[in-house]
Amino acid sequence: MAEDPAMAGDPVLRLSEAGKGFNGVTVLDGVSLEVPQGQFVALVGPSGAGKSTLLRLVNGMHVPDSGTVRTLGENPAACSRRRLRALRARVGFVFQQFGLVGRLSALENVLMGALATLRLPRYGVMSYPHALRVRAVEHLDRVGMADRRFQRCDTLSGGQQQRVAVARTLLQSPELILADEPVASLDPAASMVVLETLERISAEDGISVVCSLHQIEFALAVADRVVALRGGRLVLDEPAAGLSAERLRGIYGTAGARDD
Ligand SMILES: Nc1ncnc2c1ncn2[C@@H]1O[C@H](COP(=O)(O)OP(=O)(O)OP(=O)(O)O)[C@@H](O)[C@H]1O
Repeated sequence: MAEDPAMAGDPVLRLSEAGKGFNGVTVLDGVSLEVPQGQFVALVGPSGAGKSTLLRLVNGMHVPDSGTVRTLGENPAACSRRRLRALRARVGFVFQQFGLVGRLSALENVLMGALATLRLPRYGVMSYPHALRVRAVEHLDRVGMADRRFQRCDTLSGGQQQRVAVARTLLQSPELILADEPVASLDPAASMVVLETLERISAEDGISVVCSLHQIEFALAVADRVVALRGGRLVLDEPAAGLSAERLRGIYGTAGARDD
């Protein structure tokens, strides 16, 4: 049975000296991080700093070489496949490229977020239970997309597609949302709409969000806390309030994945 992080008094997420390398090259180097329930964490740092790798350790897509990762009270690296599936159902993942099926409507894409909990494959909106359809429309409403629910996703703008992807994630009732550069392909206005949507959901529902971002200004505008990686090491971990853009820019310095 899954441990309840609230009952155990655990943070939603805890990395202790987590390390990961590929082909003999260290990508994450002894990273320790705790995220409490309901916090919006922006993960920043130069390209190659290890942000995606950290997010993948959290949902068990990668296994750490050293240290430990605990996600919602579970150790993903030690989970059986069944238990890992159950853990991933509690963790929403929002990708840069949305991951929607373009020829299907916004509503059907959101409904697909519940496929893991349904026994049989589904074809068409009406094949999903009524209560689920109602919830899917409610989530589309929360992200401002209810009026577009019957529109094919490949005819929506990038920002609209990402909001549909957030609604799909919400249908999972996630306790933690991991977002890997969710606005990398969007213009500034659309980016802010997506990030403010995530921020509002985090605040209203008490869902922790860990969101990798390249835009420092966005990180400061929406996050409770900013965590910066450089060369696989955690080099800054502070509340967003009071943190200056100049200081954060200093993390980027001369571009490069590692200091050494
Ligand atoms: N599966 C893998 N096999 C080999 N190398 C990998 C693998 N995944 C990541 N890496 C390497 O690890 C380093 C960190 O990659 P990662 O994607 O975590 O960085 P990032 O901070 O998310 O970068 P970006 O901001 O460009 O997305 C990079 O040098 C990358 O090439």
